[in-house]
Amino acid sequence: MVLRIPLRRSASFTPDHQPLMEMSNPTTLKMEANVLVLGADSVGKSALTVRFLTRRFIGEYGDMEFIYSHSLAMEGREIHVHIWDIPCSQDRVDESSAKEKRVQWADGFILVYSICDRASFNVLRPKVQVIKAAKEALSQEKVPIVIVGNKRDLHHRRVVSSEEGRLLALSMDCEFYEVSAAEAYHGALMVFQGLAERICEAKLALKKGTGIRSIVKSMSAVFARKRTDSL
Ligand SMILES: Nc1nc2c(ncn2[C@@H]2O[C@H](COP(=O)(O)OP(=O)(O)OP(=O)(O)O)[C@@H](O)[C@H]2O)c(=O)[nH]1
Repeated sequence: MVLRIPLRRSASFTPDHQPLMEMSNPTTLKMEANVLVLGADSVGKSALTVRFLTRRFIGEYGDMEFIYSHSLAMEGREIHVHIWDIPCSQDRVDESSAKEKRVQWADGFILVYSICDRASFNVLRPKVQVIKAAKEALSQEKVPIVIVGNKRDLHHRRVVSSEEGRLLALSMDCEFYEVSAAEAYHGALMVFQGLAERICEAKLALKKGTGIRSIVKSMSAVFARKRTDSL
């Protein structure tokens, strides 16, 4: 049975545990974080996303493409997280220009595999390489990527060890989590919240870098002008 979940494109959610007071504080830094969730068929991309948004696991999710919006309040920041959950069947048939647009839209990526499905694990390395090539060609900054091994509750069917997941993440300079969307909310929270934080850090670092670069540029222009004036 496919249950229709009460979510709409760009629906907004604030989990009960978030301190709402902080969100209305005018000194709160507001930031946006676009997150793309990718991975093979049926690895639990929607289950993980819906678990984070609603704290619930409903079993069946249908084959719909969604962008969800969600607000997180953390350490004096209000982060508006936009999550693009793309079914694998859609990703497969999309033209490369559509895929490229999605990658450029995203500030951070969640790449999901199932610990019971070796093939879903094997497709991740080339996916990370494509993302890095596309994003890091445009910016010096490291692109925030999280690799997630899902369905941890199905340990009797495990074919990918935790060690393999951790090593893949380490070798690709990504974060790593092993979770069960079916069993717990905490893992999903760690994945999305951790990524949102890293996206904000990367954006702030970029802003700082751009600021410093523009100061250096204007100072060089002043000195160059002085040198020409004195000729
Ligand atoms: N046991 C278990 N089942 C899970 C878990 N996460 C998802 N599932 C099940 O796996 C199936 C696929 O989950 P989805 O969230 O639809 O997977 P998806 O990656 O979004 O799939 P596509 O939309 O086809 O790309 C569903 O039957 C879920 O109930 C988990 O952590 N444990």
